[in-house]
Amino acid sequence: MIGLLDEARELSIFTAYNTNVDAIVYLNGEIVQRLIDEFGADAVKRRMEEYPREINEPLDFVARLVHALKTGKPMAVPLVNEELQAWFDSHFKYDVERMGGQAGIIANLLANLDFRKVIVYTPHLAKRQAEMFVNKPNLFYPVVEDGKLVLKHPREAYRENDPIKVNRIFEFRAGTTFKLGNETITVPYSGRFIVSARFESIRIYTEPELKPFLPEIGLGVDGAILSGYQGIRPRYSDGKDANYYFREAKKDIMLLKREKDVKVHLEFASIQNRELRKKVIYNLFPLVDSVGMDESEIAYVLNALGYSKLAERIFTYNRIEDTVMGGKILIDEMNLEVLQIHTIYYLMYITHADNPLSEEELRQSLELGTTLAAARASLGDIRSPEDFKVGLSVPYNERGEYVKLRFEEAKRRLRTREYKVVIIPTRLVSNPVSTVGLGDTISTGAFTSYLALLRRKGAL
Ligand SMILES: Nc1ncnc2c1ncn2[C@@H]1O[C@H](COP(=O)(O)OP(=O)(O)O)[C@@H](O)[C@H]1O
Ligand SMILES: O=P(O)(O)OC[C@H]1O[C@](O)(CO)[C@@H](O)[C@@H]1O
Ligand SMILES: [Mg+2]
Repeated sequence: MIGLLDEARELSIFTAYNTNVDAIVYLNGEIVQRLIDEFGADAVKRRMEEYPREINEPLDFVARLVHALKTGKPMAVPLVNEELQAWFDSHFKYDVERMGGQAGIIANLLANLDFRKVIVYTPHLAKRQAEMFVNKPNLFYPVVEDGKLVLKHPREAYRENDPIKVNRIFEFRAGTTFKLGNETITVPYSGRFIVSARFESIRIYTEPELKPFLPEIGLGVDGAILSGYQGIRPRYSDGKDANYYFREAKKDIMLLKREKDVKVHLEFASIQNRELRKKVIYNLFPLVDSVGMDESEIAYVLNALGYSKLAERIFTYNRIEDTVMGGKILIDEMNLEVLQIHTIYYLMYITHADNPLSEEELRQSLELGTTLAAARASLGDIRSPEDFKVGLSVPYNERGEYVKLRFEEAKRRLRTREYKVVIIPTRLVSNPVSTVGLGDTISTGAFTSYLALLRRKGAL
């Protein structure tokens, strides 16, 4: 597997758009209990039933947090009321501040793994944000100077007055317990709850001066990983709306592919607003080659496509058979080249039957993804290619054999001849340093090794 990583490291990758500061709180039972007691268990329960889709006041946050803890699911809820930032900052002491956002996390990861060239673009690059990029000579930020494209290190390209975005991340661990009224809740799985800042000043787009250079960027890389669309708001006070930003996002992908059909991976993230979720799916999925998402996200996507029963089943039971069925629907309706789903116990690829890679090769690519994530979960961060080896010593999760069995059963029951479907159990770290960004890490390992395997076959 180290050989495959070495092949992937030969690649040059472009990634955009979202970066932010992740301010992380490690939750324990007492912190959660204090929050519930402050608002009263009855009020929290009532608000949980209402299931607020955005955070407008502190109780919305407490209700969605407790809901996430109860199910153990990775969730993200937008914070739209800027004034609440003060409430968060007075209630929590942040244990760590680190690079957040798919584009930021992926850029640092690829740069630290010594990929040939990593170009990261984010429309807002304040000094504090720029300094969160690792100091590596293979990492670049595109700027336009004298009408030409110039690649600089992000730390040399920051803009003094750019806004900074802070997301609050609540890391929770399996086994944490607290009381909600008479009910004792024990968190079933470790994960993270994200309070995503969604303020006016942060836009997901390519600045007009840079846009004409996207074909040149596309020509100079072997693949692109795009994310952050979840940050687009329905509308803005200057009259722009989501449709405007999605039209621009479509143009960006087409521009990247203009000179060369560069493979594009879209890393999906949780979108509470169903209309916005549909816009990402219908506008962008048909234009990209590869999509990655977690188990909550595939449920949300299927719900938006009208498969609400299947979505509900995946969300509640996370059964392999349902995920395979959901994956088949998605790969067909959107005609993706490859769909990758990461869950706590297994990773899955679905492609069409004519995919150039064999099932064995697809499995190897997933193996690289889970090993990379296991290394990050163990160490907190991946600082060099050497760190990858740490992942190799992390055992597969205790349900590994069961996962394989259920998958074979599912394959027999469902018609899968028109597809290649592969599943591997995850390597699961029992005491992860943190979990935020592990999905991004899996997708980065999977997509780049997928590209490396295509290249090996002369198919890239
Ligand atoms: N302790 C752990 N050790 C190894 N991998 C983990 C661990 N916890 C979670 N993962 C992996 O990380 C994935 C999380 O992905 P996701 O929910 O997309 O997170 P994020 O969006 O924060 O990157 C899980 O599906 C699982 O495969
Ligand atoms: O949706 P947003 O606000 O761009 O944030 C994405 C969040 O997802 C992550 O990138 C992890 O996948 C976090 O680092 C970040 O807080
Ligand atoms: Mg994710």
